[in-house]
Amino acid sequence: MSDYPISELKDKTPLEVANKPNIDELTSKGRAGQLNTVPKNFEPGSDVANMSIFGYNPQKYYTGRGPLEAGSMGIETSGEEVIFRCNLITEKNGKIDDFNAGHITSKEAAILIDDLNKEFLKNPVIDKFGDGKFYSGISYRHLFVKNGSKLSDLKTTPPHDIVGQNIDDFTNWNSDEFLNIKNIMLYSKEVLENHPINQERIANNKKPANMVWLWGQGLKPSMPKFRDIFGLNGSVITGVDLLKGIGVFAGLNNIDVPGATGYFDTDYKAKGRYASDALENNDFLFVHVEAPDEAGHAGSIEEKIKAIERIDKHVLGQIMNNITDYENYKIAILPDHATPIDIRTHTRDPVPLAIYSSFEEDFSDNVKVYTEKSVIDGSLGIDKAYNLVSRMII
Ligand SMILES: O=C(O)[C@@H](CO)OP(=O)(O)O
Repeated sequence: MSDYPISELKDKTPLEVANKPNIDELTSKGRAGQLNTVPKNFEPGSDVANMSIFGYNPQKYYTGRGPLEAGSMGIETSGEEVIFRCNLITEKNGKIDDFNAGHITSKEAAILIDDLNKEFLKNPVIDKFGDGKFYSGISYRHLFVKNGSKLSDLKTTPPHDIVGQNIDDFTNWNSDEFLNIKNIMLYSKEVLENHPINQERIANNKKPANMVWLWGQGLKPSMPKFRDIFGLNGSVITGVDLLKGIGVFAGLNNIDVPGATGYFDTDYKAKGRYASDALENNDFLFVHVEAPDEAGHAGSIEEKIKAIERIDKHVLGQIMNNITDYENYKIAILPDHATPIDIRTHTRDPVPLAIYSSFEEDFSDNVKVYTEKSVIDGSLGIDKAYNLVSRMII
């Protein structure tokens, strides 16, 4: 939800404009600061940033985004199999026109992914090494698994970073094994371009999912359990496989919330209700809402402000109403990374952080509202994001 000043908002950020009384109340009673969630040697992304926030040093445990999502989807892989994140994208004139194929539905996507597998089995020459397999996920987010640990070294690019740019510029690979990945991506276009699902989408003025884009690959990670590090049990509430996957590898429980979509239309009230209930039997709860990030990628000021206000009212508001029964608790509020409206992709800017503690006297500092600027004067000085959880449980 953090952003840069926007001219349409008279040089204010969405956080400065949104009505968010609950977030501001916790900030004013708590402490604030900035947090660097992405170490310098990593690209800014939700994978690395969230892993850090969960208390895991990405330098030690991060192997790629695909493997984390595979954890959520229950895909078992051997030590040699490389897991790619596979986007269904819209390709136009050799460029990425849309990184999410018009937010294609999971139902349509499942048919396309299934047909890709059938075509690949029929034509093993396409995958020169003959062992790749697609797995369908949610909306445009899917996976592709293939043997060959060297594939982890391939330099791939997140498609949301290169919308409008030439595909060839980002698939300029040299070895046979790497070029095979490019062939798979290009061949997917032949399978998908005239697919009935896409013909129907075009007829309904929707973007076709006419190609796959492979990125974020790596081998299955090995992570210690959250309970073994912090001595707490816990759960995760999220609409996206990436966060569920981190939960799986951390040995946390994933709570499925009906209506949680990972998009603007997510059921905020249901998330708030399930979160409040979950506090009864969890020491630790991680509640994630994807919508402000999606608003950033879509360049929508209105959706970002709406998402912040809905998180405040329906998620945090419900939690705050129901949490008063507990004697001791702490709440941290933060985005995993910024996705500024102007640039429509992630940045490595430090994110605003507020922590409220119900039981520490004189806990508050001088920060009264939660914005990118105001927290700079706060007293929290957490040097590494993976120390946030330990900071909260002391
Ligand atoms: O899943 C993804 O492809 C990206 C873009 O939507 O998600 P995030 O911005 O959370 O990294």
